[in-house]
Amino acid sequence: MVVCDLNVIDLSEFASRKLDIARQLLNVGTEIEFFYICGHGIAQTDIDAAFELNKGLFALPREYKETLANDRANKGFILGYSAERMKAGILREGYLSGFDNSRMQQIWPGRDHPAYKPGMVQFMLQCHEIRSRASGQNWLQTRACCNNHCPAVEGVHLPERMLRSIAHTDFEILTLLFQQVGQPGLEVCPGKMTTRATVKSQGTWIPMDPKPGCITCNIGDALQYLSDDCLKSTYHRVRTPRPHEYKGARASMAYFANVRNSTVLQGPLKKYPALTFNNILAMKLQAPTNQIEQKVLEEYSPEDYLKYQDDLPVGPEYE
Ligand SMILES: O=C(O)CCC(=O)C(=O)O
Ligand SMILES: [Fe+2]
Repeated sequence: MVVCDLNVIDLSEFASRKLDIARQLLNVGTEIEFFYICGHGIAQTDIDAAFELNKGLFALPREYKETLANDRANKGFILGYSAERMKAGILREGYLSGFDNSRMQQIWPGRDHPAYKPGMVQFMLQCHEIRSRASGQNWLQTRACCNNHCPAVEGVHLPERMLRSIAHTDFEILTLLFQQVGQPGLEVCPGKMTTRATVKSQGTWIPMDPKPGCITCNIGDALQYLSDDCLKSTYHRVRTPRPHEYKGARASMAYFANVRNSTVLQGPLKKYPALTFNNILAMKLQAPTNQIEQKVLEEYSPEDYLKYQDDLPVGPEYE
């Protein structure tokens, strides 16, 4: 069951409440895994504006959006636009925006949506400001923001167990997930013993509906590694609406905070070897533990994928 408001952490008055907030974060991180933060300092009007920018982007013609894909043409895990998952029968299109670099410059929507680039960069900078508080770390880099759009399914026949987003864990340290009130669907499968096998056979899925004024947070694989499995990277998915539920479009923005690829990670208990994030990712991709990793492998060799990861633009250093 959803744990009422015990899993909402207030980040306000951060400087004077730092220890208290750290304790609460450790508690939710170890016990509940997915949680919400409020008092994060991003105005609702700014969040709404970022959602509006994405609404404008996804409303552009499909042929145009497909030109905003990176050079590996529309595969979905690297920067830019992807509807690949829609083609695969998964009802979602996305645009992965990063900070500016030569590759991003080729795939920002240009004169068809000139407000998009400055607006999204500004929004990511705002996320960048809060992510170090929520993670308790000040060495994280912004890597990317995955802007998701699930079209309306009114009148669409949905086969049973169809998903808008397949079950997966996130690769990075921490995800700040912006959802919109009135657009449910996100579910998590917590539990320290949850694995790719158990998530399929006996996983209990718990709704993580949007909460007004809150950002949904989840721990990524890299933080699980760094915490010797004390903090769990939780499986999550987005389900399609049930017969009597809202069937309109659903939007979300997942802002990923991560370390540099060359940063060496090892937990205090040294349960795992000291490895760079890149090496950890390579290992995971060689022995995929979830469906997204599996899909990466269907389209890239691990070396290929990591080469592109290396080229992801990083945000400003946070002092
Ligand atoms: O759309 C959602 O609520 C979840 C998105 C997500 O899990 C992701 O982009 O990694
Ligand atoms: Fe995710």
